[in-house]
Amino acid sequence: MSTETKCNPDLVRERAKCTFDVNELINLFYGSEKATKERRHFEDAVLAVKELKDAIPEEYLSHKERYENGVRKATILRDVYRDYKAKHNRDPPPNQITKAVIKDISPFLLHNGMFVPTIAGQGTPEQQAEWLPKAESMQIIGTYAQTELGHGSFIRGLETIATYDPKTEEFVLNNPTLTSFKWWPGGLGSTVNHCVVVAQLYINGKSHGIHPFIAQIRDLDTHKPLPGVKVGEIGPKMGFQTANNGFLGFDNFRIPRKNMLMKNAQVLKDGTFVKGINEKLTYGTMVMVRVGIVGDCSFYAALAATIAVRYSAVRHQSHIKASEPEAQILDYLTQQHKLFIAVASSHVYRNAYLWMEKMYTNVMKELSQDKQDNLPELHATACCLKAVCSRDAGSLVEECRLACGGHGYMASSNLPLTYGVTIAAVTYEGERTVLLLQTARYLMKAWMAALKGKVLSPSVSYLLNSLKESKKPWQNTPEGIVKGFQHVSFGKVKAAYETIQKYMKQGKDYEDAWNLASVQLVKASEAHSRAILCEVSWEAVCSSSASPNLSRVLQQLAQLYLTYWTLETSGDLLLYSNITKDDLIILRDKYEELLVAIRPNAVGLVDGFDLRDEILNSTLGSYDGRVYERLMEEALKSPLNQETVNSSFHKYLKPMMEKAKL
Ligand SMILES: CCCCCCCC/C=C\CCCCCCCCC/C=C/C(=O)SCCNC(=O)CCNC(=O)[C@H](O)C(C)(C)COP(=O)(O)OP(=O)(O)OC[C@H]1O[C@@H](n2cnc3c(N)ncnc32)[C@H](O)[C@@H]1OP(=O)(O)O
Ligand SMILES: Cc1cc2nc3c(=O)[nH]c(=O)nc-3n(C[C@H](O)[C@H](O)[C@H](O)COP(=O)(O)OP(=O)(O)OC[C@H]3O[C@@H](n4cnc5c(N)ncnc54)[C@H](O)[C@@H]3O)c2cc1C
Repeated sequence: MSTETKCNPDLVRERAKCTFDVNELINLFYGSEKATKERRHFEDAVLAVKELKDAIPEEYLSHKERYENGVRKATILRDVYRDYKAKHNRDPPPNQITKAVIKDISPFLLHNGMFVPTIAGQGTPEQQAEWLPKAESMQIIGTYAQTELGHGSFIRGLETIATYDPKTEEFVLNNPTLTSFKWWPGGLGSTVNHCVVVAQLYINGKSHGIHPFIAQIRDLDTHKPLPGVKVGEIGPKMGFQTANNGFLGFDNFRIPRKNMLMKNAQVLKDGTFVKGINEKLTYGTMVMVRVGIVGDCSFYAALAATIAVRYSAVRHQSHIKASEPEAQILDYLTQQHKLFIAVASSHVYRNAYLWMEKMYTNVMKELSQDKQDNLPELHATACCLKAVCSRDAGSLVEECRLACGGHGYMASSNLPLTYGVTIAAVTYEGERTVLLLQTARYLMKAWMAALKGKVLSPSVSYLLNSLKESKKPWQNTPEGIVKGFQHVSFGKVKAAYETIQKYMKQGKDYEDAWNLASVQLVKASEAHSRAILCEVSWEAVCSSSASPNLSRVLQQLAQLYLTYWTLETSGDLLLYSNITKDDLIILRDKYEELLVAIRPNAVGLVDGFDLRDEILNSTLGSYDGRVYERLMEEALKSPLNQETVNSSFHKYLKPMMEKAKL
């Protein structure tokens, strides 16, 4: 029997309506037919491992059990990765199968995501040769320990100290205050035995700024903390329950000189400090991860959209016309308004990620040739896109959850957990406002350069164009809308700059003027991000190799994104572009037409994300649409349903009722 015949009939009908080839979309989204095949093949291999299946839903486990189960599965998953690599002589293809296995966040996330990359990016060839083979083969397990109780955003203010002792050629690590304790690093709680510790370097009483050091913190055999190390777990959070975030403090803990990662700056045996060409290169891993987070946002938006769109096709409630049967809730335009923007945004973030990945790769290549000219642009762009995409993705996931009504509130929908994980990215790897202010620094510099008529980097060159060109009449085309967002960014950058100047003319120094203008600066960065997201995604769609049928739908999605944000930010456009009220009315109508045009393809579009049921892990979103059956099946797994009468009846309820009779 085919999967289709077992499916909910609404979903079967939806799939029959689709106007494009879903497999073509899948291949386009993931790069090629070969990439799809390899990814699916790897996912099959992982899912074939029986031990990776959970007996009962994670939510019924205690905090400790959940962690232990997470570690158990992470180690099995690690074996599957290793075997794949041994068999195919290459890493497994990019995939999201960890979601199907760990469900929440792997206790190895920081090992793979930041510990290994920091050694690779910040270590000398000798250090890489020493640490990478051990780390990559999991002989050692590590994390990235930067944030402290007292400081996360302002990393120059970190208080962990590494004092060089030339007599023994060692660094002495100390956490002199409570606020200097490392706090947050994933896996630190009970999993890792090593970490990259970011600490203030002191030589002969002189501070030389923050640098990364490798410290072994637990014994490799017993896993006990080494003498001089105080380490533990920080407790339950809004999400990330299995990430095993921890705290760490050192008391005169010695590590050899070679444990300072010295690709950028060095400490020689005699204690001579050799400065790197750019001290900000020490922040390199964060830049890489910020790029990766834009890709993660695409995944989380796709996951939530798949669940909510499929559910909305299956769910019937109320009538659009009294004479007709109860409508699929997906037929309500308000529902389409809530959901289709999540589908469209996933594509936008994916294209933005691919664009950023190229920029990142180019800059890394240039840095390897000692060319740093494009590093500021990379940093500024990664900061603002990470900030805007993560916040938007969080809101989209929450909107999808709300769009599922009461059932969206069930843990088994997987939407609450997905929200907790998605929204964390607004804070980690650089808090949103703080990162937007980093981009604003860059925009202010670009603006000053534009005023002097200098050539600007590609991502901000529109500032110069907007300055040179007089504003042209608004055009209600995608290209016209992209230009409009550039005008908004231009206007906000100019206004923020002029506000700083105004305060300075009033006698304020630059820093105070900056702070007084900072709400505007953040908004300028947001507008700059929106202009990039619109331009990059529209260009990607126009240059795609898709067939006419698919291309039409992808263009509709991209136009939906542009139109949605035009309407959402119409006040800004009225202020800073030549858009008129009449243009906005036309766009409002166009937006509604787009929703109606996308509607028949809604299920096909989310099928095109190719997220299998095990990854969705949702009663509401599975391919076959057996929503109500799954809700009941999951409810029956509750431990409270494994007994007819719970002991609390005899202990508390009955005595209470008896007392009430007296
Ligand atoms: C082919 C590969 C392509 C890439 C593909 C990527 C694949 C990705 C793989 C995986 C992705 C997913 C991985 C999963 C891991 C998830 C981890 C989740 C767990 C979370 C971990 C963490 O949170 S770790 C801790 C993160 N912490 C932060 O982010 C702290 C934020 N704060 C800062 O970064 C800095 O303090 C701040 C930048 C805010 C300020 O620094 P400061 O030294 O005070 O600098 P400032 O005076 O403000 O500016 C001076 C000057 O320097 C410039 N600058 C700052 N930072 C950088 C930088 N990183 N690079 C370059 N330049 C920088 C700044 O702009 C200033 O310039 P000027 O204005 O003076 O010119
Ligand atoms: C789930 C999760 C996982 C994490 N994993 C790790 C990890 O593995 N390793 C690690 O080292 N860290 C980790 N972190 C820590 C994370 O990187 C920091 O929490 C993050 O960088 C924000 O720093 P903060 O907590 O100091 O926020 P704060 O800076 O204290 O932010 C609080 C408020 O102050 C505002 N603010 C701060 N500075 C400024 C400023 N200059 N201008 C304007 N406003 C400002 C912010 O906008 C925010 O509103 C993790 C955090 C989370 C939530």
